[in-house]
Amino acid sequence: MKAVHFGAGNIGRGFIGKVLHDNGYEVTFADVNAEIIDALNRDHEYTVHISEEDGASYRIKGVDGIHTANDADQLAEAISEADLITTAVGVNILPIIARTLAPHLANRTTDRPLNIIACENAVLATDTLKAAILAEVDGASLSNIGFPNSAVDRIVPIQKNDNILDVKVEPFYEWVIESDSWVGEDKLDGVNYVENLMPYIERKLFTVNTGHAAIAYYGKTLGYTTVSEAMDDEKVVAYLRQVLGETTRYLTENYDFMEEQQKQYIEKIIARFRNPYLSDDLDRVGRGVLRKLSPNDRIIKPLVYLHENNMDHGALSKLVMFALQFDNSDDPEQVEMNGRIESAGTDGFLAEHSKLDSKLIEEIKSSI
Ligand SMILES: NC(=O)c1ccc[n+]([C@@H]2O[C@H](COP(=O)([O-])OP(=O)(O)OC[C@H]3O[C@@H](n4cnc5c(N)ncnc54)[C@H](O)[C@@H]3O)[C@@H](O)[C@H]2O)c1
Ligand SMILES: O=P(O)(O)OC[C@@H](O)[C@@H](O)[C@H](O)[C@H](O)CO
Repeated sequence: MKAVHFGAGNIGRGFIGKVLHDNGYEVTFADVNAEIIDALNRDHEYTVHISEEDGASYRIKGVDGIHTANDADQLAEAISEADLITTAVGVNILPIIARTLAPHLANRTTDRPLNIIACENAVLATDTLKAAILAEVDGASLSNIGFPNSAVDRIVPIQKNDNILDVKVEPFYEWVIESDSWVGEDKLDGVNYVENLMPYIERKLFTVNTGHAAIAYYGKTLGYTTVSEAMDDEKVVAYLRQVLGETTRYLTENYDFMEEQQKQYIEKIIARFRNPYLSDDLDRVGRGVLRKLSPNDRIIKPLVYLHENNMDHGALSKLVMFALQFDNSDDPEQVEMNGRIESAGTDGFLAEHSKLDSKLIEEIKSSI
């Protein structure tokens, strides 16, 4: 079995690559980072270290790399032979991947089942990828190709190892895939297949990722640089709990999660955020501030629902203010956001970018 995975970054090597390797796939990573691709083609293996006391290490073997911009012929061949294609590049990059993939998919000469899965932090990201592919090629040419949506959860910080390919990851992982859209018999072990993905992806995004955003944006205003430092401050933990209390209301109103079940989920996540063996930068967790303030993402979607249904949303309102103050000039989205706020004002920016009404904007501005 062969897989092509777009994005040989942290989650690509540290999570998706490992699951595929454990399932017996030969994994080819496709990326624009020449240093990583060269290292993959030199070593053909790397190590995943589990960040916990006496954490295990796993060798991931038989891997190679393709530079998506320079090795078009190799990429065409790999895609034509693939049984599975996955991505972990960032949701905003999916249109680029779609343009790369589309002609190769349309030229496929086999009718073997092929599944294509976007493993990004966004609601129904595979649908986004599929729509972008369909903008390029006729749907009739995508015969026997499945496009299941998925939710992926494993904290993989920015890596600072001697070996460029090795990855340190947290022990926890969860990969949930929509079963109905999967084609073929060969499902993956270590993955949870479900009929309806929405409760899983929204629970993950609005608990793990909203919680992470709360730590990052509030933690930065207090002068912290890592998740561990911020989690040592009880003010941050108390605020995190308020935020997650509000998103719990969103989740229990919209899905069948019981409040007790959600409480246990939250406690597990708070323990993950406190992992003393993992060092994660607030700048990584807060990166992509425009994406994180977009209408369907982890802050605005639950906030707008709670506002429209007259439910408590004070902590999420504050989170918007903390995000607007995000101080990371290495994040191009923060630089762009500041420029847009300078020209349109805070009201104009939140109305235009986050699609918020004037009443909610006033509440947000007076929240801190
Ligand atoms: N790191 C985590 O904890 C984590 C966990 C779950 C989900 N995610 C999601 O996974 C995705 C990737 O996150 P990450 O932390 O691995 O980021 P990363 O920056 O480590 O990896 C992204 C990789 O994509 C590559 N890339 C960028 N543009 C490309 C292109 N046009 N073609 C091919 N490759 C390209 C980059 O070179 C990089 O190697 C994001 O959507 C993120 O939200 C991350
Ligand atoms: O990757 P982002 O920018 O969407 O979100 C930052 C972190 O919250 C995220 O990467 C988490 O570490 C991950 O989603 C855990 O599964």
